[in-house]
Amino acid sequence: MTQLWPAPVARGAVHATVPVPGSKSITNRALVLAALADGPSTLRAPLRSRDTELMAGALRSLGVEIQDGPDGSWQVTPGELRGPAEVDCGLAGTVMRFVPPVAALAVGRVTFDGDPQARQRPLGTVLDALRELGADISGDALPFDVHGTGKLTGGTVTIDASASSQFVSGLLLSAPRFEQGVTVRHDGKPVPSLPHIEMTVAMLRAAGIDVDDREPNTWRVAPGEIRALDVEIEPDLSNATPFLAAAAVTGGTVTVPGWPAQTTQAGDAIRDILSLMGAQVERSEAGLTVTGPAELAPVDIDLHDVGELTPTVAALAAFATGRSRLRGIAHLRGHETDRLAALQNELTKLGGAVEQTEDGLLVEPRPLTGGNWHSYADHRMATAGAILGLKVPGVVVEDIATTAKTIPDFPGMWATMLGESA
Ligand SMILES: O=C(O)C1=C[C@@H](OP(=O)(O)O)[C@@H](O)[C@H](O)C1
Ligand SMILES: C=C(OP(=O)(O)O)C(=O)O
Repeated sequence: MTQLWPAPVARGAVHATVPVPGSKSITNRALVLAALADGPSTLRAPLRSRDTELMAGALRSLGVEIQDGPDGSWQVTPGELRGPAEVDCGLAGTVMRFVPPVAALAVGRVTFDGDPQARQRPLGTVLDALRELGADISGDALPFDVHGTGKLTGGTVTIDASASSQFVSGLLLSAPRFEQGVTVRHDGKPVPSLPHIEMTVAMLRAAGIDVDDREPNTWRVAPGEIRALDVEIEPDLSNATPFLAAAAVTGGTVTVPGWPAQTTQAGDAIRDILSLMGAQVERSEAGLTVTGPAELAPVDIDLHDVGELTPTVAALAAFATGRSRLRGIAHLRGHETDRLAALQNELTKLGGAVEQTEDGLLVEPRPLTGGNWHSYADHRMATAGAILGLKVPGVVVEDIATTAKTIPDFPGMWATMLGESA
């Protein structure tokens, strides 16, 4: 039975310090690079959640050793990549798009599948690109098989990455091990989530790989040895946003410790978004501190680069003093669920007025009432419901457990923030 979670109503302004677990995007990139590196790596403070455990499981099944260190770190020792293996992608975009290129470097058959909703997510572009680069793959979506020979020629490939930046990141991450490296060219509508590609490029360079990204929409990765990693994973800034939103909507103050001064995480954009909405936002040695305003200002904002923040921003917008416009996010229709439809449906059910545009949402604040908030197996839909429930009595989030995709104990963290027991 789906778990029903009555979202707690804030008893007043929320005041809390909320440590947030490691970044999903950095952890899963670090795991892939470590699996392909020239020696054993240490990943400190990695995210341990469904998406990263699935990534670790996928790499283990291909012959990589991943062990728990005494301090919660992951010790990754590369091995000879080989099938037969079965990879469960769950609903993780990073697993379904980053692991097939690794599997193409293995010897033997590797079968991929995932959750029912994962079968709907865009993927064919990555598989076609790998075929062009020399891989033997049967299928165009989950489930599919990669028949590896232990090596891949690589070379130049042109793809349309307008559905997901992960198509590019996946090809780049394994490319140092392709015989010719790779040159990926994008041809199509603008690539979303570009900061995530910048994160990929930065992590490859930090591992000693030569990456040329001077030309827009073209990335070239030279073949080379990936240096073993010893990295401390930053907190997940996108996962921090529901907690910061709690301060914003209740006029309270929330601090997230360890907010990096410089980062490639797209979630850092929440600082500007909350400032635009009238919150006070300050980064210091203590972390990032957000203090909510008396009233939230509406926004007209392009979220193309930071689409994963949309559910949080839509929840904030539902409490603003006027109509907000969220633009540049047509690609969210291919995320964990169709996030534009999901947000429209669920906010409308609570009495909100939300319209879908071709590339986004118009959110008109209305007095909201309680009701069931469906999560669509989407962790960020579930956390958006929690934000709304802070101010709207009677919001019941269905399947709160789906937050475990990227946050191991969201209900516990939320209760602690509110000074309650879970
Ligand atoms: O590479 C990554 O780690 C991610 C890239 C983005 O995907 P899209 O480009 O598909 O939006 C982002 O939304 C996702 O949460 C994580
Ligand atoms: C789009 C997201 O995830 P994924 O990595 O599965 O694409 C997300 O976390 O918002």
